[in-house]
Amino acid sequence: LRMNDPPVLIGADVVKKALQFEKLVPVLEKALADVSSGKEGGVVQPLRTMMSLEKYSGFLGIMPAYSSTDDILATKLLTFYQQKTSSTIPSHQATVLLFDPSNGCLKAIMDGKVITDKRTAAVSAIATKFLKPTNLEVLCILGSGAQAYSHYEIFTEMFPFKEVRVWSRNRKSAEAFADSFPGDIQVCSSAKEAVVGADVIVTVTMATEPVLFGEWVKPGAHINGM
Ligand SMILES: NC(=O)C1=CN([C@@H]2O[C@H](COP(=O)(O)OP(=O)(O)OC[C@H]3O[C@@H](n4cnc5c(N)ncnc54)[C@H](O)[C@@H]3O)[C@@H](O)[C@H]2O)C=CC1
Ligand SMILES: O=C([O-])C1=[NH+]CCC1
Repeated sequence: LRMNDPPVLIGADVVKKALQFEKLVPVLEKALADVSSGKEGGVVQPLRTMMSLEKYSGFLGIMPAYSSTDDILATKLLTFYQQKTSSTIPSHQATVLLFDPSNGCLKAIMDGKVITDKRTAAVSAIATKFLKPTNLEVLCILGSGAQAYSHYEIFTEMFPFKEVRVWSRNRKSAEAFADSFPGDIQVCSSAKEAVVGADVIVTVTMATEPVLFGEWVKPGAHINGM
């Protein structure tokens, strides 16, 4: 791209093809290590701004970051709504803007929904890998929305679970989730039934009240709380 070229638009299908988990995990591991290494890691990432749209129970999030080692300047813009606004519009939508850090020119406008789904799940999987739960036999997913799908995909790709359980407040949605994958997924009637005995628990709901209680959790289990 030349300096004055308009930014390229990169849609969800292209992002999806580029973001295979086996490529994403090592890149994210490095990015997380860079963030954690302070000045040496070369990452500038101010706390995200989360703006509330009270009238609609919605939020606009602005998440800028710069990596001097990768020389990448970008920001994610995210909107999400507590109540789903329609059956076809996802509760969370996002766009990533990529800039030329040397002159501020906007280079690309990318779909950020796929990035959000895959990045979030990949970070949970990386945390699980490094925090080493005692066992990795039973995976429990609470919720059956977008993050449930991406977490299932990467967790079953990276770890040798023998059993996967899902619970959702909407049973039909949990059943549709279970039916959408070739592997066996047990649809549970309560969160407790899904959690008791699980080695890895993933909470991916929009609940504002607790859905997971400590007394259900097996000692040594690992919880990824979204
Ligand atoms: N920390 C991070 O970087 C990210 C966090 N998230 C969070 O992960 C969670 C899941 O996100 P998505 O799967 O994209 O949302 P989604 O809208 O696709 O799915 C939400 C799920 O939560 C369930 N749910 C909604 N209200 C509930 C309630 N009151 N009690 C129990 N279940 C309820 C729905 O039935 C559905 O299964 C959200 O809280 C979201 O904000 C999402 C993306 C990134
Ligand atoms: O970082 C993110 O994408 C989100 N944080 C809260 C909701 C989505």
